[in-house]
Amino acid sequence: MKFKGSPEFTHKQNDKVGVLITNLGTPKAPTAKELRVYLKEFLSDPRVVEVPRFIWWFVLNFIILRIRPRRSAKSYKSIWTDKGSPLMFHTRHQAEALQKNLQADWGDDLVLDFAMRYGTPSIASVLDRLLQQGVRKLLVLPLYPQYSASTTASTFDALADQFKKRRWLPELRFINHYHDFDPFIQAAADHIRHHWHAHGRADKLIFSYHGIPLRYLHNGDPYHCECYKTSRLIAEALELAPDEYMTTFQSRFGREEWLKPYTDETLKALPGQGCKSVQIFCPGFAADCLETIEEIGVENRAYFLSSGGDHYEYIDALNAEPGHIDALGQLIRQHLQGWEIEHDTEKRNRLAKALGAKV
Ligand SMILES: C=CC1=C(C)c2cc3[nH]c(cc4nc(cc5[nH]c(cc1n2)c(C)c5CCC(=O)O)C(CCC(=O)O)=C4C)c(C)c3C=C
Ligand SMILES: [Fe+2]
Ligand SMILES: [Fe+2]
Repeated sequence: MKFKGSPEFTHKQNDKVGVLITNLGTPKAPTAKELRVYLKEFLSDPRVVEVPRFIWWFVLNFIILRIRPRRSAKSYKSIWTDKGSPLMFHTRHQAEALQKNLQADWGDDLVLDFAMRYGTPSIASVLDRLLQQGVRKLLVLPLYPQYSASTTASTFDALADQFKKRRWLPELRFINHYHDFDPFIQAAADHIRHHWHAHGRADKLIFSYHGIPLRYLHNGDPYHCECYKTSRLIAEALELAPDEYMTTFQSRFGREEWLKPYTDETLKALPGQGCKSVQIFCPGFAADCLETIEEIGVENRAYFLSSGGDHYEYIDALNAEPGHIDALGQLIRQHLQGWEIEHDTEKRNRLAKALGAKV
C-alpha cells in the first residue's frame, strides 16, 4: 500500500482538534556517539546549510562529523541535568502547562503534544499518535518567535514529508511566527522587569538572537527584520531609550559571514566603550538550551569579564513560566478560531448507520 491509512478508525470516535508544538531537538545523551547522530540529521537538512549537496556531503561526513561531536558532547555534558537536556524538559513542561491552559475551555475536544524537528520525539511519531486519537484539525506551532527558513520552514518541510505519505490528511494550520504578538512581547517585558526587581539594572540590556548566514538575509529571509522588531517592541514596553539596549547575533557556525553585530565581539568591545555592566536576554529562544545556558551564560560571560567588564547577568528564557504559557495559550486560541467541535453524536451515528458502517 502506497499511502499510510487510519485502519483503527471507527465512526464512534469523536473528532478532535490537535495542537502540536515543536522545537529544534537535542541529542539523546551528551556523548560523542549521540551527538554524531543528532548533528548528522540536523546538518544534513538543506534548509539549515544551503550549500550544494555533493560538496556539503563530503565536508559534513569527512570533516565536521569527525571533529564536532566530541567537542559538542563536552559542552552538552556541562548543561545536562538529571532530568536530561534542558531543551527537552523545558519543552515538555511547556506542553504540559499549555494542555492544562487550553483544557480549561476546550476540555477533551483538544489534544496537545510536542515534537522535535530533529531526533525524538519525532514529528512522524507524534503525528501518528495525534491522528490515532481522532485529530482531524491540526494546528502546528513551531516555538520560534521569529520566522526563518532554517527553522520554521524546515519544520513545515518535515510535516509536509509526513503528509505526502498519508491517506487521510487533517485540516492544517501552521503558525509562521509570533515575533510581534503583543502578549508575547508583554510576557518578555514582564519577565525582564521581574529580573530587574530582584537584581537591579545594568548599563545595557542586550537582546541576543541565534544568527544565520548573512547570505540567507540577502536571499530574502525575513528573520533579521523580525529580530529587530521584537527587540524594539520589548524595549518600548520597558520604556528603554535607544542607547539602553542593543540587538546582537550569536552561535556562528562555519567561516562565512553571519548576521552582525556578533554577540561575542560586542561583549568583548563594550567594556572599552565604557559599558561595564550588561544583562542579556535571548528573545528568540522559547526555552533554555545549550546556546543560552552555555554560550551566553558561561562562554560570553568570560569574554565580557576578561575584557574589563564588571558585572554580567544572563536573564533566563521564558521557558514554562506562567506569563509565557498564558501568551502562547492566547496565540493558540487566536489560531483555533472557528474550529470549535460540534457534539452531535446522534447525527454521526445516524449517518454511519445509513451508510451501513460499523458504529
Ligand atoms: C549550521 C548552521 C546553523 C543554523 C543556520 C542554525 C540556525 C538556528 N538554530 C536555532 C536554534 C538552536 N540551535 C541550536 C544548536 C545548534 N545550532 C547549530 C547550527 C545552526 N543553527 C548547531 C551545529 C547546533 C548544535 C550545537 C553545537 O554543536 O554547537 C539549539 C540548541 C539545541 C540544544 O540541544 O540545546 C537551538 C535551540 C535557531 C533559532 C536558528 C535560526 C534562526
Ligand atoms: Fe542553531
Ligand atoms: Fe533587516
